[in-house]
Amino acid sequence: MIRTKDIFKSFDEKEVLKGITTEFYQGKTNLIIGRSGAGKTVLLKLLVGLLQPTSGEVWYGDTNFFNLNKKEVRAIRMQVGMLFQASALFDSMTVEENIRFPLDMFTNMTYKEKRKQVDSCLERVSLSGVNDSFPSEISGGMQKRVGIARAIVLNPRYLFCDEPNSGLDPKTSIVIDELILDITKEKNITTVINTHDMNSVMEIGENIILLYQGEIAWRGHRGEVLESDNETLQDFIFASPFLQRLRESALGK
Ligand SMILES: Nc1ncnc2c1ncn2[C@@H]1O[C@H](COP(=O)(O)OP(=O)(O)OP(=O)(O)O)[C@@H](O)[C@H]1O
Repeated sequence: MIRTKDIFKSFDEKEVLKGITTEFYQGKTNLIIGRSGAGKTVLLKLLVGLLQPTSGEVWYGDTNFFNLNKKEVRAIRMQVGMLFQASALFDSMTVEENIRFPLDMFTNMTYKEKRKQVDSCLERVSLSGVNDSFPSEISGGMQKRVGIARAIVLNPRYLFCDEPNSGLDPKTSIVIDELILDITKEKNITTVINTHDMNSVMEIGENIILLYQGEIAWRGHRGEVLESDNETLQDFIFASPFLQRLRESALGK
């Protein structure tokens, strides 16, 4: 589990996060949702230590992340997998080299051991055999799956996904969402996902926080979204008149 305690973050005069206290649970898909500029990426970067909070704490289990020395931070980082927006694969490396990269960085495994681990991750994302392709030779959905394979290659305890569906069509988005949910369950990972994809909220939102102007405006799970009368949530999820009508008809209004 990861917990944040009263996180504030400002850039110069601008206060982006204003007292975020929340929990991200193990074995669950934890979603950070909110409109563009709400502070989702800033919060995700704080969770992995890419940014320092102005004040407040981040706890990985019983460990206060911002009290650690470099060696201890590295030990936590080894337990973290990241799926970046736009997959962030290295264009000049093959699929296999991309997935192997964290193993090259963090382990002393032999080539044979690494190859076995890469192949098993490729199989897990249903991409066996594409080892020698370059990212430019495969589709955007396949690139995402390679990104997921790379994110899980070190058997992480924590998985962070920044807009995993950006740039994907609705059907491919569902495949990616289901893959992330399944892996979270199989490996009992604490998964944190930034998204403004309504479909993801309704399909895999097991623990959701809605950020609005740097604060948590709503928290709950997918089963509570439809019936909640929180206006900020409804404005965000059912943004268009069409979606509002769908909600009203689902509620029998
Ligand atoms: N390094 C920075 N310096 C100054 N301001 C920043 C920095 N990073 C983020 N911000 C500001 O913080 C606010 C929140 O940004 P953030 O990227 O977290 O939004 P977001 O909710 O992830 O939006 P999106 O869905 O568009 O990615 C924005 O107003 C942004 O301009």
